[in-house]
Amino acid sequence: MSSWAKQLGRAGRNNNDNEGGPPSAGRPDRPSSALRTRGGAKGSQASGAGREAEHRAFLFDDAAPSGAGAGGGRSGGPSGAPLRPSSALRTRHKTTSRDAGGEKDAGRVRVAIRLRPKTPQERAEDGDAASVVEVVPEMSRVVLRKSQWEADAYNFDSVFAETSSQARVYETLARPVVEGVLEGFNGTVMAYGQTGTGKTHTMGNLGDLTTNGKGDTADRGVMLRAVDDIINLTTDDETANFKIAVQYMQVYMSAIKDLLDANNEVDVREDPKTNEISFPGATNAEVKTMNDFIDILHRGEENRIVANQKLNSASSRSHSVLAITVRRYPKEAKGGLASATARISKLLIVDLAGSERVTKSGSEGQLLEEAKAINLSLTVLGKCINTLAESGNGAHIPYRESKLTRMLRDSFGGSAKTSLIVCVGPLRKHLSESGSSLLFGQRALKVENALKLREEVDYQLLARQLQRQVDELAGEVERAHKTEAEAVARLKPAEAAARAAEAQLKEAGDRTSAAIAKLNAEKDNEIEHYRASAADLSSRNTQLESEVSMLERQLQEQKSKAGNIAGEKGEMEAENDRLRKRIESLEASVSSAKAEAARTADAMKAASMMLKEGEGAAALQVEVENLRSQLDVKAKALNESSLEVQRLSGELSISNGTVSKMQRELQTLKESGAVGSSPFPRGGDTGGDTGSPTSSSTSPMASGGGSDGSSQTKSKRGLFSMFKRNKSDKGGKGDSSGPPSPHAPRSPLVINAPPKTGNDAVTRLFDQVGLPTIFGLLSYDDPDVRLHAIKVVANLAAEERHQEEIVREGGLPALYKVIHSSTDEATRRIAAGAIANLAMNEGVQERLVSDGALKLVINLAEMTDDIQTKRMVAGGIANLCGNPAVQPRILSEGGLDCLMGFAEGEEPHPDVQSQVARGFANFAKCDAQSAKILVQNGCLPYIIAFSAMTSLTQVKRHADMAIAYISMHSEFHSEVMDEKRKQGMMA
Ligand SMILES: Nc1ncnc2c1ncn2[C@@H]1O[C@H](COP(=O)(O)OP(=O)(O)OP(=O)(O)O)[C@@H](O)[C@H]1O
Repeated sequence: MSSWAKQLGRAGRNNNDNEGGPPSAGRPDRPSSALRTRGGAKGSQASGAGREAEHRAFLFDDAAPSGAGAGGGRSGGPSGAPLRPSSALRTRHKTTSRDAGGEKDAGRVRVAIRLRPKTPQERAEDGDAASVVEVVPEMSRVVLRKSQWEADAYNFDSVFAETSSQARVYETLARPVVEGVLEGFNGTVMAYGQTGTGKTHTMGNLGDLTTNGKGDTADRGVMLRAVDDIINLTTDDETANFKIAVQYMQVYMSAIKDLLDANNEVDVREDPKTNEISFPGATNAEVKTMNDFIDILHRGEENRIVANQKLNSASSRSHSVLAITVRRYPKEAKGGLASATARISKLLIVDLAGSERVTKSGSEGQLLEEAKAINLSLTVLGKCINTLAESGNGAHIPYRESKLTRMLRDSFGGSAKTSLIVCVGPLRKHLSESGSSLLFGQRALKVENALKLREEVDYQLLARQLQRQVDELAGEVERAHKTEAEAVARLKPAEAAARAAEAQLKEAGDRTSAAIAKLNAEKDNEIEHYRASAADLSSRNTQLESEVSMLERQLQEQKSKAGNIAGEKGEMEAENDRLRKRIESLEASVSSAKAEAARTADAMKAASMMLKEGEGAAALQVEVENLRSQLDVKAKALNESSLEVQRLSGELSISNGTVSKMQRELQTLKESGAVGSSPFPRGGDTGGDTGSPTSSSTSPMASGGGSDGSSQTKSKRGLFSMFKRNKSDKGGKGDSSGPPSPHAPRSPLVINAPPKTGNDAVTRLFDQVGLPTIFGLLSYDDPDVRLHAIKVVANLAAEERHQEEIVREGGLPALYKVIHSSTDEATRRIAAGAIANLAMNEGVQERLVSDGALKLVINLAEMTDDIQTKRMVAGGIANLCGNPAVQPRILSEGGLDCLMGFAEGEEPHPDVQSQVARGFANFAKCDAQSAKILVQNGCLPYIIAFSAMTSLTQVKRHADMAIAYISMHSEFHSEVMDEKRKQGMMA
């Protein structure tokens, strides 16, 4: 229990001593009925009158009924009970919303009746007349003695006798409301009653304010006591802070006036959410001490309009309303700050203006208007109370019909805890008004309020607190900033140094990064370069290894070859020496034989001359025979020696060539390193070996044969003599210019063909001296010897049996040499005839072509104008034309062109034309391809032209044969015919 609650308890107990007895502990009885009278009917009537009065009692104006009427009977015992300090006193600090005191009807309006004592004047006027209002405080009962026989009894919450003290009234009726206000409930203490019945005395009596307000306080009314309690109790409260403010107003002539400032216009406003009633415009004066409040009351009283009228010189002509707002801020530990959530409650202490019957009071003018306004507002109040009593809070309550009821909206039917003091006078003349007041009180008893704690956030306080917090925090921040600034100032040099170091570090880092990047790039480039080089070197290495391997192999081979060549070279050089010596020996023999042959020839010459002169023919004949046999023997030996020399020369030439080649190869190997210091050959040229035996032997036209012509010339002199003699034997008809028979195709071209016996002589010569010797004479210095020798060869070539042997024994190179070296036409003609004779033999035709004989004679034909030479050439070509194996060479080497050239010469000779025609015929007879070659190469016009030469039988015959062969192939018919037509041979 708090200190102020204890004080209240003590105060309550002390004040009880002043009363007639302890208040009833039970709930006040409801004034359910009027006191019973002595007669039952009477009682019943009284009861009915009481109910009627109950319904009409609020009306104090002139139109209102005058009480419950006379009659009476004494009321029964008191049934009401005084209001007692509720349990709210002891649980005041509970914050939960609840009904005040936890009582079932805690919200009901408490109603007490106070009977005013008679004033001295009334006592003088009325004497000892009994009061019409009898009170039974112990029973909370009031008896209105209407007459000697009739009385109405009413129970109330409290009933105060005329002797009841101000303190008793306050403690019983007002204090519970004050307690509720301190708990957070709104509260109203209101005095109601006829004018002059002691409302102001009850509510606003200031008591003895002498000695600075500290005089006798017994007469103090509710206002001072309530404020005094509030100040004292809140001051002592350690659990909360309080703020007390006071508004002091009056409702005068339907207007609310600020008693603390007469200039203010005050309004009534109801919060639509909380239904809280406030009075905007009214001065809100803070109260901390009683003096503050007394000053306020004085100020208010000065402004209160008091009309001195005859009913009551001190009558209030307005309703005064004192609004005391109490804000309670619980002390909370949080941050040492009081909570900004305040529990706000408002205590209204209302001193109503008294109703009056204007007819009684005699008011007129302003007073009458005031009385009407007062009565009207009280009537509205009565209507509101009546409606609330009858219909409850849900019904429409006409609060808005007057300013007074608007101000009291929360007091009746609202959330306030309300106590109503109904003041009544004792005089009979006021019986009606007293009855009405009692009935008003009865109605008010039925009004139920819904008590409600009210809390609100004091935003101003909250703002101030927060501002204080902000200021404190700002101060802290400022101090922190200051501290930080000081620290920053202290750190500034270090920071600058750190920034500089950081910049340097960054710069160094950048340089390092750049250097690293550069090195990396260079490294990458180098790696790439090395990789490429490595790959290149690897490839080169592989290639070199391969080359080295190959060169090693070649070196090995060259070394082996060099060894072989060196050995062979040695052998060959030894063989060369041997051959040289042998050749020298043989050359000596040949020289000797030639000398002997020359001598023999001379002897034969002499013998011939002698024979010619007819001297001893027989003897000479013998001599000749002897010499001939000797000559044959020697010639044979010579021939053998010559052959041997030729063979050995050939071998020597071959050997020399081989040695040269070996020397070159050896030199090459030496230079290349295969032998000696260089291991590699400088080049692989092994060609251009002009000393090769093949080249020297296969090219009779280019080769000199290596033989020494001069030595041969010497050794052939003896043969020439014999040949001359043979020629003489033939009657000097050895002229080769005689044409051969043009009518013998494929027949040998007999050059100066000797008679049978002569040919036999040639054969015998052949048999005795052999072809090599005869061939040797072909290169003899003496033209005649050469001429005779070529004739011998040509005639031998005319015989098939000699032809292959001539070729085999080296006749072709000898003949080529003759054609090349000789300027004598006859010799070249006969040599061409010899080749033409050899060309008859199919066995040697390919050899002739491959050796170049064909080309040789074609060249010869181009160089000569001699008809017979041409005839020999044409004959030879004609012989070759019959061989299909050589026809392509004939074509490619100009053989056909040569024939056609002969055919169209300026003065074609029949012998030549005959050979040409024969060549075409031989060519055409082979096959279709041969015929085709002729046609395609333009030979057909010549053939057709030859065919037209009817005077030259041989020519025509060969041409016709050629046409026949060509015509055998149908594809050339038309061309033959066309050509014939072209040449006029056909129509
Ligand atoms: N209980 C009382 N004890 C002694 N004197 C009293 C008592 N009640 C009232 N009086 C006296 O009665 C007179 C009238 O009282 P009061 O002015 O309080 O009446 P009222 O109801 O306020 O009148 P009005 O409504 O006209 O203002 C005063 O002189 C007052 O001192």
